[in-house]
Amino acid sequence: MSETMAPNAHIKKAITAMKALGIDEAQIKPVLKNLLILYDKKWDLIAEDNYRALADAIFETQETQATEEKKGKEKKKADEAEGSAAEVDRGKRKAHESVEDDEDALDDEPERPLKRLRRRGEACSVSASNSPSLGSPSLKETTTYEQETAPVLLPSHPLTTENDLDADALLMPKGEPFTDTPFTSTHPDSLENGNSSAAPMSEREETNGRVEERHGSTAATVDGATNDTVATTQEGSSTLELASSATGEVKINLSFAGSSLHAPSMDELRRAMEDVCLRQYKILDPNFSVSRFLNDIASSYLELATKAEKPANQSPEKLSSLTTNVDVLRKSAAAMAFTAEGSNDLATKARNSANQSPENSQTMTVDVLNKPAATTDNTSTVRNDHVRDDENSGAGESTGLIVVPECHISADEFRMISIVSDITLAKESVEIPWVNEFNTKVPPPFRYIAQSLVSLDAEVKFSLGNIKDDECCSSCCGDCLAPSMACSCATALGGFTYTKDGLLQNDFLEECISEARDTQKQVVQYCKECPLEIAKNEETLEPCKGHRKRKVIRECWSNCRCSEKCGNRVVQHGIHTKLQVFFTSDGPSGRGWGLRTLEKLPKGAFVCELAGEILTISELVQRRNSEKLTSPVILDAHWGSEEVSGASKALCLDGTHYGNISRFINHRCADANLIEIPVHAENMDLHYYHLGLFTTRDIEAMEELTWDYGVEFNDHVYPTRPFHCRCGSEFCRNVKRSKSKKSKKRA
Ligand SMILES: C[S@@+](CC[C@H](N)C(=O)[O-])C[C@H]1O[C@@H](n2cnc3c(N)ncnc32)[C@H](O)[C@@H]1O
Repeated sequence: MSETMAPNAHIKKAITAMKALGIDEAQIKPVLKNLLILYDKKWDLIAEDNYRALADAIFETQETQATEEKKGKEKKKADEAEGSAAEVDRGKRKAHESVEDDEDALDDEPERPLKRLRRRGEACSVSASNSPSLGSPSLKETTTYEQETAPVLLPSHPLTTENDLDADALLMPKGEPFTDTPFTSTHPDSLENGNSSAAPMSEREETNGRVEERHGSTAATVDGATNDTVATTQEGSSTLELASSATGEVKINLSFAGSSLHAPSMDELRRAMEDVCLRQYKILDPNFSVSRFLNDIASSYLELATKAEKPANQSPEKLSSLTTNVDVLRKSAAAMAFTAEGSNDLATKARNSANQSPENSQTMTVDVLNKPAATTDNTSTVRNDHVRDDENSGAGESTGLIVVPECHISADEFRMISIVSDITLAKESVEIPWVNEFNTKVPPPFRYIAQSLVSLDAEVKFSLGNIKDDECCSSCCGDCLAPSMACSCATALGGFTYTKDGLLQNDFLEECISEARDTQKQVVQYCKECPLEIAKNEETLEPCKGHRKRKVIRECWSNCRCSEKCGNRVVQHGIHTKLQVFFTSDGPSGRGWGLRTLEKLPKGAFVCELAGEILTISELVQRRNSEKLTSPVILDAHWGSEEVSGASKALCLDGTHYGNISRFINHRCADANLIEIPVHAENMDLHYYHLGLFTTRDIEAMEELTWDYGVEFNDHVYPTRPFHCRCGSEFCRNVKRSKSKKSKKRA
């Protein structure tokens, strides 16, 4: 630094030119300094067009400063965050050395936002251009330098201001080639729709307060965010930066510093992500989407950052107990099975265990958890490797999506991680306790999953690229249940599907109930080659027995532009009811474990979805032949229709090894108090859908919840195994058939 060094002739000329435009010298110097770096000290380019590049950069900086001044508090925090980003700056310092002399001449200026932005990852409010060297200094027209830093726009967030975005525009490093298709400025739609072309900025701005992007900058907002932090990880010379601000913005910058950069299409990216999930995490959530994944990163970051303050309030006993539990989990493959969605769950579960006093605990006496039948030797190896990795990395490491480990767990270990107060092990947003008032039996061992998942071994392969543009209601925003906002998802059934209170519309529910109970009202579709019959693997292919065409709910989903609080999103928000798993009875009416509600429920209320492992029908049949399964659910609502065909894609849900709370719901013939309704949320592939369980009537607190599995007790409908029904309903199909058989015998 040399405060006394006289500005060189170039600088003098530039300052004179700017002063002629009425710009104050103090404003010129810091911007010029950055411009020198950007233009690699090429004064001829800077001087072009009477220093137009410099003038425009100064105007943009002024705008940025005005915004920053308004922000006051946020600005202070942003300065703190800068410290973390210094890491990034260091790697780039070398490139700046050649311009140091000129910079020195300008260094007597107080630090300006422009400089700060550069230090935060080469951000600069000056646009580069597309000349072979640095190009015409024509500003605001080009965004191609964005390839160095590939920001990703998280969907569904409020608008950030123009100035915010300009302030975060990113700078192409010297020597990096330009491409015509910048890998940047990713629109939520383009993420979902496989559209990778970066439209001109003017085309990509939205006016409904949802989406915005400019100059390669990306800003996304997560509600309730209160942190202002920058996290940086570096791999080689590339970096990943996460930052969030007091106003709730979360920014993710992916910087690439390799020698060449090929801009992949969103389809390529999606497929690559799918491969990573299958290879690394061994299982793929059919609802996986790249934008949601990025959103989750941001949310988790905020959540962890907020949680960081809590340990101080925790008692020492609880903390030591937590350590013990985490250690046990670390040693066991079960850690992965029971921490399905990653380390957050582990921590929560361990915390819950810690809070449970041993005296109050009922414990499970289970020696070994069965491994899924579909496991092969080959994949066991992969799994074991993965387990070892996880053990080495410690319980604090996120494992991402659920994995399917080969799981042997001792009774002691199981006792440590099983708790009476919450059988979901904190996988749901509500705790679901279990109780046995009759004997010492404990619930069966299974891995709790909040959402249906595909295991590594499953034949099921979801194409993440099957989301079609035209099936998203692009017009929706805010709350789609508002009459003026009614979107095509919310009104797919003619009227709204849900009421403002989140209940199913009565007319729709009544139609579903009467179709389910009255065969006369059912529309049956027949497959040309029925997957169930094919799965039997018999010499002659039997004709399809028919599948009930069902009414479906279409919820707004990740491609929709409405808010997360939109009233047309119910099933996707999960369980909110106070439930309890209970042992039904030791007597003749006993049906093992069941589920009941601890609170009064109105008619049409969503209780839970039927979640389990997603299998093809042939996999289900293989399992059925080798082990006893709980009642699987066949996803045949669209079978036989023109759009849906192909035995290999015929799917079902099996909750035997992996399931949610629905695996405890018992069957009741005809007049069950729950009904299952197909729900399309986030995926319009007709082979797969969610099954939401809704109340068919008002239900009193402590009533057992039941649904009609649809079993035909004397038909032995493939591939479910019948059981002797003890539902107690006057319409019991099992009882009637037994009676009629008896009367036939008597006759
Ligand atoms: C999805 S599980 C329900 C939970 C099960 N009761 C348990 O203890 O784990 C289905 C199994 O529960 C039993 N079950 C369900 N409903 C029944 C009923 N109405 N009568 C007799 N057994 C029933 C059958 O063994 C059936 O295969």
